[in-house]
Amino acid sequence: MKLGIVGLPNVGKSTLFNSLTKAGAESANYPFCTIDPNIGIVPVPDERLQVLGKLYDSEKIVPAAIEFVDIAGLVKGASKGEGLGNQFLSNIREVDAIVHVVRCFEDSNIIHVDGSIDPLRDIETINLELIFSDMEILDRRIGKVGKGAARDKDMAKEADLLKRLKAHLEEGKLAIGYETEDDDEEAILKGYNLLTYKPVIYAANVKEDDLMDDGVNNSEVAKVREFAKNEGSEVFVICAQIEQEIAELDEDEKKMFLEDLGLSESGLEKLIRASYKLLGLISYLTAGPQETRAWTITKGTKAPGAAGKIHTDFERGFIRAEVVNYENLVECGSYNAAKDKGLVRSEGKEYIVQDGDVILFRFNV
Ligand SMILES: Nc1ncnc2c1ncn2[C@@H]1O[C@H](COP(=O)(O)OP(=O)(O)OP(=O)(O)O)[C@@H](O)[C@H]1O
Ligand SMILES: [Mg+2]
Repeated sequence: MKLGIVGLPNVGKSTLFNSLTKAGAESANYPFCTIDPNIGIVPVPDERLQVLGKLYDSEKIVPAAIEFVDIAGLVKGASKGEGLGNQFLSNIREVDAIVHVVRCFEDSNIIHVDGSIDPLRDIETINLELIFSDMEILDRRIGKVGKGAARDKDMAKEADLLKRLKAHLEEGKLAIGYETEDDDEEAILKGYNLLTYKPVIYAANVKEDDLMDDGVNNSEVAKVREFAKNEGSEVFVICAQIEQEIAELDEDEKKMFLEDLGLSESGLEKLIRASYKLLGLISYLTAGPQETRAWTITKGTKAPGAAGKIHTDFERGFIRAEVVNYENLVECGSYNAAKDKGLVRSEGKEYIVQDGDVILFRFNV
């Protein structure tokens, strides 16, 4: 499961990526400095882990993690091979969701490929390239399915969907906003792996001054918020440059720095958590003297599947899961106290694991 950081050249993608991963990927003030996509593993901030770790006196705390990919800047005409065009588009095709960085900061020293600050124009430029690329896929499919449609009912059905979908994209709309008529159509649409079917978060990259009030006084940010609202996407205000500086600090320094800015947590942390959610991921927790750990599962995963994240034996020999909700456990102060109060449940194979479940698996191999 990974997210791609997408946007025009020189809008702050690598700076954001660096602060996410502290990987020190090259970031510099000239377009196209990122050529190979950089991949970074990023821990997901989760304050529950510290609390549980204390409760269990755990030696180690292991957070959940997601992958981010720093993708090179897209320009107008990318879908026709402009810039480093198609190569970048194929990098985007491999990710599960998109963080779309839009430049909302003025700085005459930092070149904007289109000459001025206009995030809505920039978003449209990127989205159109993604749409063009998707249309090529649809056209190819239309060619294939069209031939069989006269003989084959399924193909006829798909041809009909393709026609409607193409008209939707031609209006400049993203595939993710397309309302399919039934689950079959949804499944077919999913199978195309379209770029514009991937969920998106917008990261409005602002100057340091705009951080304190979350970009409220930045009119460009306001436009991005309005746009995203209509699209049903979320917006996070970040200052990539400051985030990169914060990422170099240790925990205490970081806290002080954020307090000075009047913030309780960095925009980056919010963005990471939202990205995790965007991928449809949740965490269940395990705790003990050795380690307290968050395990990543997709929403809707049943207990044996969740157990399999720890070890395949846990899944194969699954007997039951002893589950207590995180809040209940913390309120009671210990596992045994929670058990005495009847808050530890014994769940079977059909149990759908919830975010924040603290679990002990019983298995036999
Ligand atoms: N919020 C910000 N305020 C001021 N300067 C910024 C901000 N975010 C990024 N920058 C600066 O903008 C320049 C371009 O950043 P970066 O290299 O991250 O862009 P990019 O989107 O990765 O570009 P490319 O597509 O060429 O790889 C850098 O000099 C960076 O320091
Ligand atoms: Mg870059």
